[in-house]
Amino acid sequence: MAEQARVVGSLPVANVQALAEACNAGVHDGQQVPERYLSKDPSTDEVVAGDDSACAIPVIDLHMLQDLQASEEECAKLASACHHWGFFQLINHGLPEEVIGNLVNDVEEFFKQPLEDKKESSQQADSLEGYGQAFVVSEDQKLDWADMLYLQVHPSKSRDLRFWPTRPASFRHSVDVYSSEARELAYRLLEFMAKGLGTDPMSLRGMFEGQTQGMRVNYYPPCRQQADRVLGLTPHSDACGLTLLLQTNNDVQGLQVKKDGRWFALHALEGAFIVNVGDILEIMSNGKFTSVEHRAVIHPTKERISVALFHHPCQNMVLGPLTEFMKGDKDRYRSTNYQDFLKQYFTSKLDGRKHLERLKLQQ
Ligand SMILES: O=C(O)CCC(=O)C(=O)O
Ligand SMILES: [Fe+2]
Repeated sequence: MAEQARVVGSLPVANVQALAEACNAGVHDGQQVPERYLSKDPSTDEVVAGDDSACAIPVIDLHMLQDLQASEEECAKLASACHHWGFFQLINHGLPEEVIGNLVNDVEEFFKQPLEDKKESSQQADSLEGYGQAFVVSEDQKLDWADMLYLQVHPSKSRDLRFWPTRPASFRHSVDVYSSEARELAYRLLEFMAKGLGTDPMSLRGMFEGQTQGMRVNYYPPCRQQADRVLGLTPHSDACGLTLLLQTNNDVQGLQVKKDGRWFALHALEGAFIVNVGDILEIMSNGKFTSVEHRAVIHPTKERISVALFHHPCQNMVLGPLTEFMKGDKDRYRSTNYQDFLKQYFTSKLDGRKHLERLKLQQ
């Protein structure tokens, strides 16, 4: 029988990086990939290639958003990307290369350490933070081919340093600097997103500024035996408002985004951020922005690392469509207490977007 579902925290499962090393070493006669990781059926899994520019995820240019002449058109393009795709790539974002480089370097170094050293940051039974796996809620659930490190990064008083790696020595500083620059960028984007819908640019920024920011580093080891049958990250939408995602190495792609029932592979541009709308912005915007399902697939011979920064609004609020975004529309989402929304998200984590569907009102 399945274990009782957990609201937060995750059931303990194998370390995937170590499991992958054992499986990849014994491609012919060693350890097999356990059945619990075989969650994908390649025969029914049509994917649209990411380098097909005719159906590529939109690219938005921050320079143009900030340019007096070009801003209006680029803001409209941004709002359209957030509505139709829920995803875009951001170029000319202005985050210093050195800040990104330091973060990338320290994150990569963290995962190169022996397992025992990484385990100093291990998750504990009642918490999502730390090194381990997310959302393993039952003994018979399929598992992701990935490990992760989740840290609450802002406000700084919410940091639980027990989970923050001390090696490499610069890790904490790099995360601090990177997350603070990225936070400001997320707030700027929220201004332009509101502007793109013709509403007060401060309407969204005001809801998010100074609130919770979490960082999730995903480590996807290669899978030589059955890369087409494992998934690095199960299809999900993000529970936050806005996510900024960075791949540490653009030689290995893996993110796929669902649109009109089909998976589209994202081909990350060099130096770009991948940005996506989370559930909370879909609700606040009364559906004018869309939080879409996405997943991560696995490469047969190369590891992949991604760093997601999740931006949340004030956690004491009642979550519902904001009046600025209604403009004569009917409410499309039931208002809910923010904490109840999060609880729903965690308990129904494995049902795609159904937690969001339950909040939708009949039109
Ligand atoms: O690794 C990726 O590309 C996706 C990560 C992601 O969706 C997440 O951390 O929520
Ligand atoms: Fe995600």
